[in-house]
Amino acid sequence: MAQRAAIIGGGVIGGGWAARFALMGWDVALYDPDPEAKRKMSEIMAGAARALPMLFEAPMPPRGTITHCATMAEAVAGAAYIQESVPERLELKHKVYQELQANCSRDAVIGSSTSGFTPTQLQEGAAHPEQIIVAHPFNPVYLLPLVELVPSLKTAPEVTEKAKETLTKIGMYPLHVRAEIDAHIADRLLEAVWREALWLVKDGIATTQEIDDAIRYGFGLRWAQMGLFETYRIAGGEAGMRHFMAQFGPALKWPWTKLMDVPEFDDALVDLITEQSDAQSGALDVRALERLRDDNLVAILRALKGREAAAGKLLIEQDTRLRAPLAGSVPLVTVRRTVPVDWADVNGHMNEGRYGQVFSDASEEVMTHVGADRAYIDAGHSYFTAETNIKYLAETLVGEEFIVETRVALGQGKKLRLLHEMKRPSGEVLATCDQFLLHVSLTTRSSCPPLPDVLARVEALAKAHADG
Ligand SMILES: NC(=O)C1=CN([C@@H]2O[C@H](COP(=O)(O)OP(=O)(O)OC[C@H]3O[C@@H](n4cnc5c(N)ncnc54)[C@H](O)[C@@H]3O)[C@@H](O)[C@H]2O)C=CC1
Ligand SMILES: C[N+](C)(C)CC(=O)CC(=O)[O-]
Repeated sequence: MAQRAAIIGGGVIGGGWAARFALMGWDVALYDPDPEAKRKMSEIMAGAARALPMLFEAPMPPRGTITHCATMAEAVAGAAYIQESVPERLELKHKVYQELQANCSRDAVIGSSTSGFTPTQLQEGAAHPEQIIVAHPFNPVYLLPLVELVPSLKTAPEVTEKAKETLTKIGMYPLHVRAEIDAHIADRLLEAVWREALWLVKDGIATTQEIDDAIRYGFGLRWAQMGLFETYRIAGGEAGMRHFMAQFGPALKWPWTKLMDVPEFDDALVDLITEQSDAQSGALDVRALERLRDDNLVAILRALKGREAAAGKLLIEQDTRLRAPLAGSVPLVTVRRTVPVDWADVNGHMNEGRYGQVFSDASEEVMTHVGADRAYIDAGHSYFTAETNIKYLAETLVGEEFIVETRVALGQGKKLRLLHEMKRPSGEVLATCDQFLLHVSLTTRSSCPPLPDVLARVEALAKAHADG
């Protein structure tokens, strides 16, 4: 049975949490008194359901349900994990904890999305402070893995551990913030940049567009893969970090930044920024901007995944968690996944080269299934593809789910012939592949019969598939 999460507050952030939990197989109970909450949630879910599965090579778990509850008590009943995402007002958050702690299980974790309050502030007046922990996510919650996990001295250690475990299982990167401070780690950094950006606009130095360009054409790209300190270490050249600090340390004392001064948020500044932002991005509505952002994030994260770097490494770990051994069905279902955005070509559909990837993945699953797995390959044996014949029967679009069904048409000595059918969930065939493989010795790089166990399984499959 699916585990149950309760989401209190279903706006930008609560909606993102609900989508991530449900897409990772949890049943979600959501409470938000906003009469528009259902519509907003379904729009967030549509975006998330398109984007999140694109990150993975492995099949997603069966999707959990999202139930809109009429009361907070109904939402938290039976929930193992509760995430509060109501507006950033301390007295409101206190009120919410009072009500939900009167109704939730004592074993449930209560995470707060707060951007800036400390866990000690959140726990003030709570009946059970030990259940409460800051779990600060980043927008969009369904794609960005970071969640700052900040316990206080009153938070029970097992709550921190349970939170880490749950958040890791749903594909997030819980960063344990060891000391509680206002705005945790990341928002403290973001606030500094935000403050400087506001001054640059107010002083007429740069427009919102120019500031965004300065970030996305330059240091924004660096930060996604190495962060700040590793980047600056490299900037110190052969002499490294010490040299970097000797060169640029003194600059911190020069008037390069406005430091802690905050510009007055008067009407003039708000109007100036809103006008510039409208000129920059007003042609697209928020859903179109979200889709653009999500597609770019998916492409960046997948590029990092290919390099096993930074957040990409986490996706590989999640793929491992999601991947289940092949069931022995006839035919075998060897691939179950979604077409990611980076597989599209100029025609706006999955590029022909990617079909080769899909069928290659399918044959690797068959190899693993018959025992020609990583250990077998490391011991010097494998299969090489000698021939493929792919037929493209229908267009496959970005964001589409598909499966590959595979039959072993021949399994005789060193010869292996696989017939793959790539299908929509409706059963419509998108492409077929007739693939001929030869068993090889990786020492001689020449063909040879498989080891007896593998051969026996290949022969058994060929027989079952001929009969089935
Ligand atoms: N928007 C952002 O970029 C980020 C926000 N956060 C934090 O997440 C929390 C929520 O922020 P957003 O989602 O941006 O705000 P939001 O305004 O989009 O959503 C808040 C939701 O809470 C609902 N709500 C109000 N009172 C409620 C109550 N008593 N019970 C249940 N629901 C109630 C509202 O109807 C609304 O739908 C805040 O603590 C914020 O600091 C964290 C990370 C990023
Ligand atoms: C602006 N903000 C403080 C609400 C930002 C965050 O809390 C995190 C984010 O997603 O940038």
